[in-house]
Amino acid sequence: MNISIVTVGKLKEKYLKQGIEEYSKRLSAYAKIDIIEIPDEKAPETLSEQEMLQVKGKEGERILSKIPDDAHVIALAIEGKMKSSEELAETLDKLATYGKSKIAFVIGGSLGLSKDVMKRANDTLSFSRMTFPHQLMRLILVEQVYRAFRINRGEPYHK
Ligand SMILES: C[S@@+](CC[C@H](N)C(=O)[O-])C[C@H]1O[C@@H](n2cnc3c(N)ncnc32)[C@H](O)[C@@H]1O
Repeated sequence: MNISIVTVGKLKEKYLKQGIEEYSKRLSAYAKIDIIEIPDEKAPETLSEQEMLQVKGKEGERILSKIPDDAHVIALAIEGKMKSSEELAETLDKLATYGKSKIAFVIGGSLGLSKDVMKRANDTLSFSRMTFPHQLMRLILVEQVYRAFRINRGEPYHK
């Protein structure tokens, strides 16, 4: 399975980089993992509603340009579907059974994801109703995808 994580902005924090590298390495035993960073749209601190839509729209176009037509897209969104780790594992297992070999998880920038990205998404995933920084979200996601593969293989994973 090819897992890609399309994400907005460059990861700067060393502690997050190290964590993501570690889980990506572990995950690579089960799937091909690709983290695609797209540049965030530079914007002032305060923005009008219209400007916010424009920023999200531009970032959205960049995100969509990185997603192949045959990819199954899962958009990370606070208001998305909440799943247990076992349910995420089941989702990935079912996709593999249906021959879906390209899965693209999408993480938005500080303003979130555009309407067009949400429209392209085949599914959504929420990690709770809390807002996480998008860079931390990357680490949490890689760990949960790794956990999902371990669950599907019936391999031990401390709970
Ligand atoms: C800082 S958040 C954006 C917050 C923005 N106000 C919104 O409502 O989307 C950046 C990105 O991280 C991801 N994210 C943050 N918290 C999340 C959560 N609890 N569940 C799923 N994704 C989350 C989403 O992809 C979001 O677009």
